[in-house]
Amino acid sequence: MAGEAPELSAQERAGRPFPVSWDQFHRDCRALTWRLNEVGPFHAVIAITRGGLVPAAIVARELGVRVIDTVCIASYDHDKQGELQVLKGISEQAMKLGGGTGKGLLIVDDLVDTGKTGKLVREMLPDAHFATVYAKPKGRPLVDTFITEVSQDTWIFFPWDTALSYHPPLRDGAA
Ligand SMILES: O=P(O)(O)OC[C@H]1O[C@H](OP(=O)(O)OP(=O)(O)O)[C@H](O)[C@@H]1O
Ligand SMILES: O=c1[nH]c(=O)c2nc[nH]c2[nH]1
Ligand SMILES: [Mg+2]
Repeated sequence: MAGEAPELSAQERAGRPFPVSWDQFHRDCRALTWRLNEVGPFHAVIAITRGGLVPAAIVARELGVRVIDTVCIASYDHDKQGELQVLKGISEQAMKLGGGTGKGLLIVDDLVDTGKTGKLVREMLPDAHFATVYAKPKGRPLVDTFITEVSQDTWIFFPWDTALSYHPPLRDGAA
């Protein structure tokens, strides 16, 4: 409608870009594992796909956990959050390992933002331990262990979503 402000995407609302390299991400995952090592042992890792697959692989490798399951949830179409869709639930086998409530299971995701995704998975596994690499303030209360907090108006750019490209010099107006 005329005069109405266009709807802003989450990324547009989040003014600050926070680009993360593969190196940095690997280091942050290792730091996360140091903390999780004090909390475990865990029977299995549950990765929230797709973003949780990368930290889950690194964390499981460091903790020596070989049982990895997925819960497949889609909510963001690039940077616009829509309805949460559970595309695949937690397997019966992983549920059994967690005694039906998630005890001794480790849920891993790349980040919590609004916390909607994390809340849904916590409801499936109320006794599991929930770990993310990054956390924004709204989602932070849902997470048991994380490494770096960024402000709510930050957009994290993960290495699997980005590519190296030309950046203009500062004197030409680059931020
Ligand atoms: O705390 P929230 O506001 O719910 O946002 C966090 C979720 O959003 C991203 O997933 P996304 O839905 O983009 O799917 P993807 O992991 O497949 O990229 C991210 O990987 C988290 O799972
Ligand atoms: O790549 C991403 N960066 C973010 O900051 C974010 N928040 C929700 N979903 C996200 N995806
Ligand atoms: Mg995700």
